[in-house]
Amino acid sequence: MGIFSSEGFSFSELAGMMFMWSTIQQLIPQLTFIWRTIQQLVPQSVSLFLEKLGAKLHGLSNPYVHIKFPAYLGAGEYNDAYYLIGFYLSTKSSKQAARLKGAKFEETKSMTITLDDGEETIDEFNGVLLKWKAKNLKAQASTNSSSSTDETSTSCRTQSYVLVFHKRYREMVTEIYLNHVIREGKAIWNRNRKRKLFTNKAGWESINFKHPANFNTLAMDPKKKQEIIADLDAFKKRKEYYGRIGKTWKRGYLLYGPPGTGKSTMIAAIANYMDYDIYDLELTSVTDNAELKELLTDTRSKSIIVIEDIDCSLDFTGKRKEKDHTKSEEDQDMKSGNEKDSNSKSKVTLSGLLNVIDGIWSACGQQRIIIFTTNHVEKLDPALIRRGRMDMHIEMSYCKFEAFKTLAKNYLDIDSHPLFEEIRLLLEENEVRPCDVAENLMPKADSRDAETCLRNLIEAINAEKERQQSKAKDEQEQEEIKGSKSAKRIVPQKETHQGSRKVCTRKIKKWLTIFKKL
Ligand SMILES: Nc1ncnc2c1ncn2[C@@H]1O[C@H](COP(=O)(O)OP(=O)(O)OP(=O)(O)O)[C@@H](O)[C@H]1O
Ligand SMILES: [Mg+2]
Repeated sequence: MGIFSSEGFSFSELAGMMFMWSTIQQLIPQLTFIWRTIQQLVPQSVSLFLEKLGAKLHGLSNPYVHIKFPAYLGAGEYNDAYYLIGFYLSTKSSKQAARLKGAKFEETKSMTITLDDGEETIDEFNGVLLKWKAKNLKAQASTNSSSSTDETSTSCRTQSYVLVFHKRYREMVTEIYLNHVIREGKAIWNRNRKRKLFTNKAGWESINFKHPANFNTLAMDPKKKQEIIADLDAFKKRKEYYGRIGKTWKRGYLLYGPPGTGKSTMIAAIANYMDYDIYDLELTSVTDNAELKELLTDTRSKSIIVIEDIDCSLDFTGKRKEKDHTKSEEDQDMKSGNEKDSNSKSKVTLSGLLNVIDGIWSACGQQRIIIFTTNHVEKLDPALIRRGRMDMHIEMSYCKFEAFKTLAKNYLDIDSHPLFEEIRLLLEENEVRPCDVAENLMPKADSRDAETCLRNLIEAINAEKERQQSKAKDEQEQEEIKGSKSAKRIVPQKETHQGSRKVCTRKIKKWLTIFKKL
C-alpha cells in the first residue's frame, strides 16, 4: 500500500501523519544548523569521514547511478557533450515526452526538438533501460519568482541532462553506451548542419556552401564518372582499412584540363556527394610555410581542401627538374622562395606544401580530400602530383557526345532529338568546351524551344570551326610571307658573300703574281 494512498487510513491517522510531517519540515532548518555547527566544531577529517559514510549508506540503499551533463562548465566554457546528447535525444524524446522544446542553431539546417526542462525519456540500449532527465536549476528556482530578461539569456547555463541507470550497468554505460550516444549525436549534427565554404584571408572565413552541382548534372564520360564515384564510396567506408595499413585517411585528386571543362563544377559535385565542407586555399595569400601548416591543421575533418590553378599559385612548376644535386631540396626551395619575393609576398615553398600534405596530416588530419586543379598539368613538378599524394589524376576534357547528352538533359530536359546525330559528328570533329555547349543550350528567352537551342549550338560550333580554319589559313599565309621574305634576304647576302670571296681570291691571285715577279 502506498504511503500517499488514503485507503486503509482513518481520518485521525491521516491527520496524525500530516502533523508529524509538518513537524519534521519545521525541524529541518534547525537540524541543518546543528549539522553546520558540528562541521565547524569537529576536525575536518572527521566531518569528511562522516560525509563519506553518509554517501556510502546512501549508495547501499540507492542502487541507481546518476550522471550529470551540464550545459555550462564554467569560465566561459560550454559542454559539447550536453549539446550532442540533446541531438541524440531528439530522435527518442519526441515519441515519449509530453513537453518538448525546439532549438534552431545558426549552423543547422532544421530545428532540433528535444526534452523540455523537467521532462524525462527512457532509452533502451542492448536490452538495458536508461532514463534521461532534462533539468534546469534556474527554471526550478524561478518558478516562485518572476524571471528577468538577464536570467532568461543565461538560463541555458543552468541546464543539464541527467542519466540514471542501475549500478550493475556502470561499466557498460560509461564504456559503451555513452560513446554510442556521442557518436550518434555527432552523426545527427553532421546531417543537420549547413555545409561551409571557407576561404583564407586572415585565417579561415566561412559562408554557407550552396551549390547545385551533382554527379547527375556533371557532363563527362560516364565510365570516368562512375570510377570517381566508386573511388569516393570506397574512401568513405575505409576508416578501418586506412588505420590497418597505417595510412592517413585522406585522398588526393588532381583535376586537369582546359578552362571551362568543369573542374570547379566537379569539386562542388564531390562536396555535395560526400557532404563535406570546402576549404578554398588561396596560396598566394599565405605568408609562409608556418602559416600554411597552421591553416591546414585548423581544418575540420570531413572536408575538401582545394588549391585551384596550382600552377599559377606559386612557382611550383618543374623546379625539381633543374635541381642542383649539391644542395638539399629545402635549401633549393627556400632559394626559389626568396627569388619569388620580388614579385610575390608569399614564401610558401614546394617542400613546405609537400611536408604539410604528408606530415601534419599523418598526425591529425582524417577524412580529408585534397584537390589541385590546373590547366597545364605538364608544367607541374612531378613530386607534387605523384601517386600517393594525388591518388587519382582526372582529366576534364572537351565535350563529347555522352557529356553533351547530360547537358541537353540539364538545360533542355530532353534525352533525344533528330539534331543529336549532327551534333555528335560536330563534337567528334571539333574541340568544344562544355562551358560553351552549356552557354548555347541555355534558353535565352522563355519562348526559345529545344530545337532553337540545338540549332544555336550547331551554328556556334560551325562558326568557331570557320574561325579556326581562317585563323589557321592566316597563320599559314603569314608563315609563307615570312618564309619568302627571309629567302629574298638570304639570296643577296649569299651573293654578296660569294662576291666578296671572288674579290678575295682575285686579290690573292694578284699578290701571288706580284710575288712571283719579285
Ligand atoms: N563538365 C561540365 N558539366 C557541367 N557543366 C559544366 C561542365 N564544364 C563546364 N560547365 C559549365 O561551365 C561553367 C564553367 O565551368 P567550371 O568553372 O567548372 O570550369 P573550370 O574547368 O573550373 O574552368 P577554369 O579552368 O577556368 O577554372 C560552369 O558553371 C558550368 O555551368
Ligand atoms: Mg575552375
